[in-house]
Amino acid sequence: MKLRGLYAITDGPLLAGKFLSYVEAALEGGVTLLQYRDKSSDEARRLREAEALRDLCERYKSQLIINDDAELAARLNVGVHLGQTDGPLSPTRALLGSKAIIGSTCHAQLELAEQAAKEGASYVAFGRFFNSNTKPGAPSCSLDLLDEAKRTLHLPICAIGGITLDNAAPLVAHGVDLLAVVHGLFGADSTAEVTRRARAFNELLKV
Ligand SMILES: Cc1ncc(COP(=O)(O)OP(=O)(O)O)c(N)n1
Ligand SMILES: Cc1nc(C(=O)O)sc1CCOP(=O)(O)O
Ligand SMILES: [Mg+2]
Repeated sequence: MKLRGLYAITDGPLLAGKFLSYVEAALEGGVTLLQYRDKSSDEARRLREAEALRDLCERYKSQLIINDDAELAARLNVGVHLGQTDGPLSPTRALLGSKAIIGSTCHAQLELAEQAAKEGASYVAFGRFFNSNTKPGAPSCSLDLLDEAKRTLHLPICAIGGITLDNAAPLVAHGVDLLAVVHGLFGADSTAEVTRRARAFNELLKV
């Protein structure tokens, strides 16, 4: 399966009180990958929420990715996204199997992406491209890196960090396959607006 489209990422505080309704609104508009990103240590709630997301993703034919936590991903038989300090990729590939989607954070470094590709990543993520409400301290990345990544890598490329409908077009023009978005999608003030934004991101990507 070619990984291309909107990559919606959840955020606990932003979605407090409207978690499943906003996620379902995004799925309604079209989501290729949905990442469960929860930085809390409440294991029981994390399992409950991840299971609910897995069921929703099955209904909408989307793919669930768990941020950081390969054990939870293995338990639910879904994909995982690993940052540079979230554990090694090769053993995670062995744990989840050859078909699982595994993503890798590569910041603004092509060498990290080449290494991730060698170790079996399904996509590589570069960022942040713009100022991010969700993660203001993330290192920044330029559009030039995307051109080089397109030339040298043979994996889907994901962009992240401050992406909105107003600034995403140049990323697509520079070859990005997956637009990973938190605030620019879920920062909307109604479910209808979340669905509209999801559809509009997909139109930009022509999916
Ligand atoms: C699609 C995508 N890209 C990058 C990240 C960031 O991962 P990481 O560097 O591990 O930071 P945290 O998200 O864990 O704070 C991501 N989650 N998803
Ligand atoms: C989780 C995350 N990782 C980033 C990186 O650059 O690696 S930026 C980011 C936050 C993305 O949220 P928003 O769309 O609200 O900016
Ligand atoms: Mg991480």
